Amino acid sequence: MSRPYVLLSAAVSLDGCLDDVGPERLLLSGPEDFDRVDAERAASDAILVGAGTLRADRPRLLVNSPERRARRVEEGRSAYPLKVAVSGSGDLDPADPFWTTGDERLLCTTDKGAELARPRLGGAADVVALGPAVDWAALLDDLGARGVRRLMVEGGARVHTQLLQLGFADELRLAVAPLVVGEPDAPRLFGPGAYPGGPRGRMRVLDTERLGDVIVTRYAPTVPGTLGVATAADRHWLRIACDLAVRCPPSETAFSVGAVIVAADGTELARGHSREAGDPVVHAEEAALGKLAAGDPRLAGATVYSSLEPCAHRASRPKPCARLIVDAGVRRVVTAWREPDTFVPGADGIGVLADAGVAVAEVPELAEAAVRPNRHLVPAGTGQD
Ligand SMILES: Nc1nc(O)c(N)c(N[C@@H]2O[C@H](COP(=O)(O)O)[C@@H](O)[C@H]2O)n1
Repeated sequence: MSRPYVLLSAAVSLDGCLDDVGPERLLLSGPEDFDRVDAERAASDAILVGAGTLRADRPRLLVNSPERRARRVEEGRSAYPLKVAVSGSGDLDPADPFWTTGDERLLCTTDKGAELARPRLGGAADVVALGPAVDWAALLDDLGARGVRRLMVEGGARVHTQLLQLGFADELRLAVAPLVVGEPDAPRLFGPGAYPGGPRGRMRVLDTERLGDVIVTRYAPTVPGTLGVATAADRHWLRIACDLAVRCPPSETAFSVGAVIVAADGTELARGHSREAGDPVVHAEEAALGKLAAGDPRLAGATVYSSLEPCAHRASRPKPCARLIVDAGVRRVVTAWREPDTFVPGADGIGVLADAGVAVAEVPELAEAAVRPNRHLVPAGTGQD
């Protein structure tokens, strides 16, 4: 079961404000950008909003275009995406239009919040109790289990801040309006705290477009996670490694593997794939590491992404990839697929890495992509849930 792709969507002023302090909501977008937001809602399986935004703005979070709704229905989906509210207290007004419009609604809250909200909301929403506090990992798992593949998050600041800080955001779509709010108490998009990579961690710009007088930019977080927990940025890099595996010259006697090495600030340092550049035995991780100078100081903070677990035993070279990684000073590896017994029974590259103190994060939801170029080498069904 995989978590949804998480898209944070927001509009801000030039000074990063989501609104001003006045009683009326400050309209930052123009008609073209509101239409883009409508299209993004229609393309999503669920739209999520925090309780603070529900109380302040009373949004309906609907797909406004009848054509887009009709298209969703033609595709076998509900006319409106699932609406998800997140609240710690469960203190919500059932008369808010959020609870009385659209198709299905869900409240994700704490155990205490659920006690309060269930009788209040009645049949207006399914209520999910996430424990003593709002546990975002559990929330995303729950949505994944409900079949939500694409989640659009429409605020507010607290929700955006938490999802970005925790490394759960796959993408940020930001509309910047040409105005300056200038009020010290106006709500800002991101609050203080620790973000992946700290102040020097840069995101990647995916694209940018002008809609009326608003500039919309799509960003992807690329700073690797930490320790053995995989973040959205980790999945981004691992997907690239899985795509690289498809480029390997085919083989009946070796796996096709892709690898990418990424520095702590999200900069790609090197990539490689099995049997690249005419070397019939080179491994993906070995090829990528070979492109960097031994002792490169960036390796100590880097993460190696490998579609297959780094090998633990080799016949073709003196050192297996797990050892090359340890010797290079790398402290973190992210991989999609544990090595099957095809060539080396019981190979345990993850164990070699762990014994050397290297943190390993596994992303089984990408195992199928890692297996794809190796289908002919493994039993049917390998890598499929
Ligand atoms: N991690 C990894 N990357 C590659 O590019 C690979 N081809 C493999 N294969 C595994 O490595 C071991 C044998 O290597 P040699 O054939 O001796 O080069 C064995 O465990 C293979 O499954 N692994």
